[in-house]
Amino acid sequence: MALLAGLRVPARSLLRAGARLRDAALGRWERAAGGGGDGARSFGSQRVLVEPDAATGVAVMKLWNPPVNSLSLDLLTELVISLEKLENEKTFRGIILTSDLPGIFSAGLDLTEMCGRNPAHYAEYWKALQELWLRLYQTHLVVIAAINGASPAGGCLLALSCDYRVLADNPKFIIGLNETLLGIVAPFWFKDTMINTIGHRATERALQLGLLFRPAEALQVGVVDQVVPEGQVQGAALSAMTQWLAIPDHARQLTKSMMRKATADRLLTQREADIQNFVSFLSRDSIQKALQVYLEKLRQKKG
Ligand SMILES: CCC/C=C/C(=O)SCCNC(=O)CCNC(=O)[C@H](O)C(C)(C)COP(=O)([O-])OP(=O)([O-])OC[C@H]1O[C@@H](n2cnc3c(N)ncnc32)[C@H](O)[C@@H]1OP(=O)([O-])[O-]
Repeated sequence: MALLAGLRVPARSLLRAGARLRDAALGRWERAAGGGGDGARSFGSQRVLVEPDAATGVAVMKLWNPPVNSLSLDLLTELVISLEKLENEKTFRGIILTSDLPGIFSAGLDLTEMCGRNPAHYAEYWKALQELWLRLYQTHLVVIAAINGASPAGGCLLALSCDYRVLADNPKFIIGLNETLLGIVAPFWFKDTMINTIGHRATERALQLGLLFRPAEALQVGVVDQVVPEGQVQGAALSAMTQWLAIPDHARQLTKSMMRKATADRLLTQREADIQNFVSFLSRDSIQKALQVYLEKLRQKKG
């Protein structure tokens, strides 16, 4: 065990996180130095890098929250801000959502935001997650997920909230709503988002069993729309984007709204109750214990 800032951290974890951070940071800095496509300048925050291409009207949005792109409160907030900024720029019509961390799209909700905190923190955290989902799910922009890594639980929700999903073909890149495996329950709007993508029966099976699909199965069940070799994900997402952007914006946007509004409204009309539900659920001793055991297992996992 190594001692870091007063915390006991397994040396293996430090090495693994360090290597991933170094590789990711190198790639990030190299790309940032190159600037965005077509000479447009990259912008963004600490955890969200946006590479806009004014010529095509497409921006690539990259998540960077080492070690696993967990959806921390900060990442959620920065994602909403970046999304809002692109929505307000008339030049942009589409976003490719991807990860800047090798092998991980997003590990889902940040378990450290959900363990050992107080009810006010849980409420703030849940509100931020609702905010991101409401915005991403209903944005008038085309959003295509270029899923270049594992994408469990909240990571899967992010992808399902996009308009189209391309997944890299690697058996480690699992995707699904696996909440039941943690002893917790996917909220109704996670469930609705999945039903709207793969239908009721497939969702029921996936949710009850906490299924994490490998690429071929994810494609078969419809959780993703396309599986491509690793390294071709962003290119494939950009090709798909061409098809989506060929449709007149007003017609596509009204259609998107027609398909998604009822689902989003369901949360909007009971947002406060949903927050209270989450807070009281999370505050139970049994749930806190289950999450702590799960987090500890992740920390002890052999790399
Ligand atoms: C009602 C609520 C609904 C809930 C929805 C959710 O999304 S619930 C969320 C459901 N999400 C899941 O069930 C996914 C759980 N995660 C995984 O399955 C794997 O981490 C992986 C497949 C994403 C990456 O595998 P890999 O071998 O590349 O990486 P690794 O496993 O070695 O982890 C590296 C470090 O990251 C840490 N850490 C990991 N995840 C989280 C997290 N969510 N948060 C915080 N921390 C997390 C891990 O502890 C370790 O820390 P250490 O030891 O360095 O201090």
